Amino acid sequence: MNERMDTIEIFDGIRFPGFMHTLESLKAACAFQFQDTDILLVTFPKSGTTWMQQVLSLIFCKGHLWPIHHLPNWARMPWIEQSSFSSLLPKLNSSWPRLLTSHLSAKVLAPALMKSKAKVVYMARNPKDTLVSFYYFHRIAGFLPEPGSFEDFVDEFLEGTGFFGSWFDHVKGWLGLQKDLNLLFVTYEELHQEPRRTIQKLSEFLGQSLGPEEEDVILEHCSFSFMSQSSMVNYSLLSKEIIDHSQGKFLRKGIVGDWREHFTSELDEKFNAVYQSKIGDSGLCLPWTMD
Ligand SMILES: Nc1ncnc2c1ncn2[C@@H]1O[C@H](COP(=O)(O)OS(=O)(=O)O)[C@@H](OP(=O)(O)O)[C@H]1O
Repeated sequence: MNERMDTIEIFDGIRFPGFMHTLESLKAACAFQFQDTDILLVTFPKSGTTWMQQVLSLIFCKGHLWPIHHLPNWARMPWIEQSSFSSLLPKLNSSWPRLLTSHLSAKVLAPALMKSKAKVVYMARNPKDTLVSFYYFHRIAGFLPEPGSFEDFVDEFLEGTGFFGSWFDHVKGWLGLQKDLNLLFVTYEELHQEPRRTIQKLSEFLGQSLGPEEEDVILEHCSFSFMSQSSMVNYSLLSKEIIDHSQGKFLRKGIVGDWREHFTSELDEKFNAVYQSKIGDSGLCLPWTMD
């Protein structure tokens, strides 16, 4: 077992797994000096981060794999809050803008971000599917303490007491800054349902023009089936080795609506009541139907 596997860092009242974060790395992220040319992908965990990391890096490669095929997603677009960040930052491709990733909340990251004109891609996913994906991830990542029942996990998610804090606060915080930041909001569902249109929207936001053939190659190289076979999309947090995706662990199902296989009607009602109380009156227009 990694010696930090059972440690937890608490930062701004939020729990972070200690094997990837230290208090120093979390504080350093909040003081990070963004450049105007930086591109920051922000997500709540399990919202399609790895998928979007693949799409964004492919846009800059015009769909080609050779500039990135040797680099796992975490080295191509490192998480600014992780302890490995300071060693990865100098290795980023110097002919591109810096492509960065974060799971941090708007509250802690926005002050640093607002000092620059960096572009932010904020990706979110139906919270019920996010929750289900997160539940399984807790098992493969070896987060400790191990999650109890699925019902307990739902309670923790609704209370926002789990790792990375509250999904509701995360989405509300970042989308509340749409006017203050150069931010594009993208959902997992739209990338799933209209991948070409979503890639066009992203490339336009990033100022990268793509031809139809380049779009075709990007579509192929970011598909679930392609990424499932790629050893460079992620690596095991436990063993620090490249994950064998053919075993279907990290890229688990990659579908919209898997929550229906997991939520009882009672759990669903409980979830919808909290969703309504936290999001319903927020004025945010989110694209999911909760039933
Ligand atoms: N290409 C592609 N197409 C569709 N879905 C995809 C793709 N790549 C990753 N995924 C799914 O995204 C889920 C993992 O989310 P994250 O990458 O955000 O996880 S993490 O926060 O970086 O740990 C996880 O969702 P679930 O399958 O529902 O668990 C992955 O399967």
